[in-house]
Order: sequence, then structure tokens, then C-alpha cells
Amino acid sequence: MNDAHTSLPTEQPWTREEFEAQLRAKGSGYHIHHPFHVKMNQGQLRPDQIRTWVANRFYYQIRIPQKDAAVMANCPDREIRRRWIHRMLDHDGYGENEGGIEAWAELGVAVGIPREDLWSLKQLAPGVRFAVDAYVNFARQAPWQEAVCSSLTEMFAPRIHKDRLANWPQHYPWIEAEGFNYFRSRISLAERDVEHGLQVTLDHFTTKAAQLRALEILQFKLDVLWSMLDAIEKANP
Ligand SMILES: O=C(O)c1cc(C(=O)O)c2c(n1)C(=O)C(=O)c1cc(C(=O)O)[nH]c1-2
Repeated sequence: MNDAHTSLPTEQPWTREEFEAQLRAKGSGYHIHHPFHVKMNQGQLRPDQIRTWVANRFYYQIRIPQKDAAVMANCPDREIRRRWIHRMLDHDGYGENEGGIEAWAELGVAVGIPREDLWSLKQLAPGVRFAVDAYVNFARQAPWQEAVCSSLTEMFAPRIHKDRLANWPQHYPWIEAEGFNYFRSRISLAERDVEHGLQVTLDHFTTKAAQLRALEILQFKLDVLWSMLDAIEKANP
């Protein structure tokens, strides 16, 4: 094991601010820097490659509420559950709100994927299924605070959604504008989610060893997202 990930029981923990800065520094490994994502944002992907990305990312979208249900199922704290349940509703929708999964399906239509094709998962690459399932299984099996910590890649998500909104319309004028609603909707939701996720993480991981564990968990989640893009890139070079 790397020295950076071990600590003596007596070692001083980072302060709350230092710990948050360490978590945020993990952004250097976010999938925004993956070569496939860089190409996507620079307008270098063919329409069929955009479709491969949208079809595969759909699997992440439909599994996220199950991941959040696992966090809820493992969490005995009513106050946490009262806030966490919004994540499931955001994606599944409720009442008149169609939700994020539907917004992603509209992105699918906007890039030329018929709904039945998207829902059939026939384009799903095995590596994407594997990576996303690893995330859901982690949330099922880990203590709920660890699962909360693993959601903190969302700290880096508002930037990625804003970049897509800024760049896609000019690079990919063939995509119908309604397709971008998902990205727009996630900016404020991600900010709200991160505020709560960070609060739980900063409150729970208070020894140095625990703080180092939190960084490992965040790395695991960064690896999930990175592996998804590796598999997507390979599925349609
Ligand atoms: O488009 C992206 O790059 C991206 C990344 C992430 C992320 O960092 O996990 C999420 C999302 N989008 C997203 O839309 C979303 O709803 C979401 C929920 C979660 C989570 O871990 O609970 N991550 C993400």
C-alpha cells in the first residue's frame, strides 16, 4: 500500500477545511479530463459516437435511483433519509415532474436514438454495465456514510454540465435544443446534493485514517466514471 494512504492511529486529522480541500483536489482525476470526454467537448465526435455515449450513459441514469434507494435502505437516520429521498425523485420523477431519466431519454431522441432502442439497452457495453453495477453494489454493501461519500464526484459535475451547455450547441448543431434540458436541470440539483453529501462526509470521517479512507472511496467512484468512458470509447472507435 502507498504511504500516502496509511496513517498512524495517533496522527492528527486534517481540519474540516483541509479535508474538504483534499476531497476537492481529487477533481484532477474527474472524467472531464478523459480523452474521450475532451474530444466530446471539443466537437470531435461523430454523431454515432455521441449516440454511443448517450445510450451507454443511460444505464448510469437508470441505476442511480437504485443506488440512492440502497443508501436509504442502509440509513437509520430519518433526517438524512428526508433529504436523500429527493435524489430518487429527481431521477424517477413524481407528479407532473417527469424526472431526470425521462430528460435523458429526450436527449436520446434529440441525438437520434428511438426510445425503445434506448430502453432496450442493446447498445450497452459490458464494461459500462460492470462499472455502474460496481457503484450500485458498493452502495448496497458499504456503510451508508461511505456510499454518501462516493457520490461526491458530483462536486465536479456542475462544471461538466455547464461546459456541455456552452459547447455542444455550436459543435453539434444537429442535436435538437430540447435535448440539453437534462444538463441544465442538473446544475442546481448537483450543488444541492453536494452540500448535503459534503456535510455528512465531513461529519463522519473525522480521524486521519477515516479521512484517507474517504479519499480512497472517492477514487473508487472516479474510477467507475473513468472506466465507463474507457468502455464507451472502445465500443465505437
Ligand atoms: O454527466 C456527468 O458527468 C455526471 C457525473 C456524475 C458524477 O460525478 O457521478 C453524476 C451526473 N452526471 C448526474 O447527472 C447525476 O445525476 C449524478 C448522480 C450521482 C451520484 O453519484 O449520486 N452522480 C451523478
